[in-house]
Amino acid sequence: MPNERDIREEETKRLTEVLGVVDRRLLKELSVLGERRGDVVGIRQEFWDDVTVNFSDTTELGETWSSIVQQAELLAERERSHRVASTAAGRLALQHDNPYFARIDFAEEPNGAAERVYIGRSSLVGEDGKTFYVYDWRAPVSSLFYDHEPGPASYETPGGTIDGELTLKRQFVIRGGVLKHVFDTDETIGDDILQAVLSERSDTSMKSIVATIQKEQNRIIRDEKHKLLVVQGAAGSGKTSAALQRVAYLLYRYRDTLTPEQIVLFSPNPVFKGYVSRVLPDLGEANMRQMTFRELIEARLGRRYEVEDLFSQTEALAEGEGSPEGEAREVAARYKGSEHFFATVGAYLRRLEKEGVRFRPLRFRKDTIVSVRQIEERFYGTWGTEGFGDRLAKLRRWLGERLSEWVESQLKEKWVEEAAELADFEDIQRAYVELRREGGFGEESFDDEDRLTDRLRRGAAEAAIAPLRRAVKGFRFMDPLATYGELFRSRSLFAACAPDGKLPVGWEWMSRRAEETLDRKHIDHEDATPLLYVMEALEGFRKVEGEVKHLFVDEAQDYSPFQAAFLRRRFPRARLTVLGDFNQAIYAQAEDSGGFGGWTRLVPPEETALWRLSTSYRSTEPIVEFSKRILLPEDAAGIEPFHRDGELPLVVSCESGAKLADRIAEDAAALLAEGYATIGIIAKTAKECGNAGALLKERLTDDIPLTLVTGGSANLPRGISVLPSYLSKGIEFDAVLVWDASQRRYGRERDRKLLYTVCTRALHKLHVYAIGTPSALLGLASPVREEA
Ligand SMILES: Nc1ncnc2c1ncn2[C@@H]1O[C@H](COP(=O)(O)OP(=O)(O)OP(=O)(O)O)[C@@H](O)[C@H]1O
Repeated sequence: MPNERDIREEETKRLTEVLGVVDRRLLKELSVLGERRGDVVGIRQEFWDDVTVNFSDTTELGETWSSIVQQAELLAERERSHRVASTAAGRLALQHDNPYFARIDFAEEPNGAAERVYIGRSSLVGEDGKTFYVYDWRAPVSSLFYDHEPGPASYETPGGTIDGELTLKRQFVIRGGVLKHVFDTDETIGDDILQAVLSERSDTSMKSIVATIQKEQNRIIRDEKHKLLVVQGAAGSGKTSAALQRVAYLLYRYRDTLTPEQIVLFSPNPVFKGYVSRVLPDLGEANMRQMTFRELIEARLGRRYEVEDLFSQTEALAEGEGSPEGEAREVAARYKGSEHFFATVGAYLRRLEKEGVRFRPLRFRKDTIVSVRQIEERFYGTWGTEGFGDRLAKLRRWLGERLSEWVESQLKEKWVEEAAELADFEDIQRAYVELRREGGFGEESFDDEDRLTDRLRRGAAEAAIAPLRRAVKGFRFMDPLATYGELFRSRSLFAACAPDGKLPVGWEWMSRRAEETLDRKHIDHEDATPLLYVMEALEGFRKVEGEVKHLFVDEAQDYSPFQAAFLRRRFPRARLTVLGDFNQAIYAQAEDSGGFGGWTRLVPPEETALWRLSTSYRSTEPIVEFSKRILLPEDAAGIEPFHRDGELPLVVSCESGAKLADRIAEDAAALLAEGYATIGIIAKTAKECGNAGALLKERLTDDIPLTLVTGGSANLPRGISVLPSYLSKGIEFDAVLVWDASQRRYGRERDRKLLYTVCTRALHKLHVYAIGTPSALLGLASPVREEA
């Protein structure tokens, strides 16, 4: 057995050799980069010098055109190779800092020679194309490192399983090209190194976990068999981390056929989006597309309607609690997120093929150019048997023709005459040039003036109806909102569409509410997805979404079954990776989905994999134990802390709001001074945050960074952040201070999961403050240990 010194010596030598290779390569890439940059700048500067421009006749014009195209192609090619060289140089720079983090020795034959495999974020191959200095962590052989301890081991390759023996497993910590630690391990992934990684102070963005991926996470990252992957994982068990590593893995595995734009990650909120956006670039990959469900809604509905967001809905439901109106709204919100409602809307959409789309007339001032009756006669009468999409295309064309006819009919009208007289010089000049091109104003033409007038009038009439043309192009001759609202106007229609033929509980209230809201173009959050579904079905789902190959949904427990089914429809060809934690289901819309039912019913069971992650890595053991006790015992069972020591969470009862603010300000400042980089002060609602922020500002000195994080903020700053509970989803802080977890604020059963979510954001320290009596949900967890 070599001793520690020998190992260090051997590995230092090897590291020097590898860094030499990296440096030589880096130098080469940098010089290519310089050259390409020079080329690109040169071509851009001289673009027009090298193009022969001659517009005098058509042959010359053709030549001019092809010389421009040639120059542009040359520029594009150089820009492309500049990009390639720049990506390669970036990757090599990362490799120079930290070329690998592990080594395994693996013998395929019993007692045969073992091959040394060094594993890093990306591979490094010698000039000969055969010497593998470093294997990418995503290569099949690298799996051995994550899945096995020394002894008999095997790994999967596209060609089949390879068996053998793992004779050595070694881990390195290399920073700035210097070997800091090296040690051999006989565990799957040594607890020591994981301990060290987890004990580090957090940063404002998420880190890659590539060197310490756990076996059960590795399974999720590399799963290629299933169409749907559902991961139920405890808070802090690495769901998001595994998801991002999986994106990187897929980009590597399918590098010839999969691009980052074909992968979409649904994030819970903009803060989270910013928080995870560094992980892939740190791995040397381009980012996937990220969006929030809200953005999807806003993109289609936002311009036409005023749409309530999930957070406002959550606050409204919290405010309305206990009142009959509030309770009724809650029932409606849940129902409109259900599979029953999805099926009802689906049946309604099929019905719309035969009747019921609410059309809008084309009107100009007081004139009806095309009436609803005329549209209906065409759509459901003359073309009634054709496909919906074909009919729509026809209808669009037909409406365009009606507009043209109408323009024709108006040319002699007074208003057109007047409008034409107002034509400015440019309009007249344009009309004149057009006429000339058509042979007017020549020797043989005699009615030029009339034709010019005619053209100006036509121009004026067209300008007046331009909004109508745009409306036709944008399908605005249909009214999706009124079409959707019809479901709540007619009992018989609803019942006819419902899968069980019944009206849901609370339908009357929903009907009244629809009148109050939809008619004012105000869309409650619970109506937004159904309305979008109706709209997209009417206008056609966006084509590009069919090209998305992988859809990731994080915090999936917060999606209603309706939303899950809708996403499936919208991304029909995508494989799904769905990650969530039913213990953190904090929104009314999804409460009834009983875990992941909304998702698992989308794909046949044989194509679905359900994985569980039960070890919680984020928080210290005392914090995990404390948070677990907030949950009901049956929900807490199965959550395992990773053994990492820390202080017991603190529960502080304060006699007034002012005292609470005093105490939190004092503690937050002290924690900052101790070196905790990110401190989250989490209040229940945004309103409360505003108040908390103001109170804290008064109490903290100006040099202490304090940020109020709102729905729109995209970045999590260092220092102290004040944020509402629902925006803390998915992210973490070195220390979490819970703002007023009193019985008054978190007194109901349904606050349990919210409180759990908030407490599990803490990595190292957790303080819970309350004005008066702390929530009984906490009381279960711990008696009050301090008073202030
Ligand atoms: N294998 C690992 N190695 C190192 N750190 C890990 C590992 N797995 C998870 N972590 C760390 O644990 C923390 C929680 O991970 P992550 O945010 O991915 O969990 P999550 O399951 O998505 O949590 P939540 O549901 O609470 O949002 C992060 O700081 C992450 O870096």
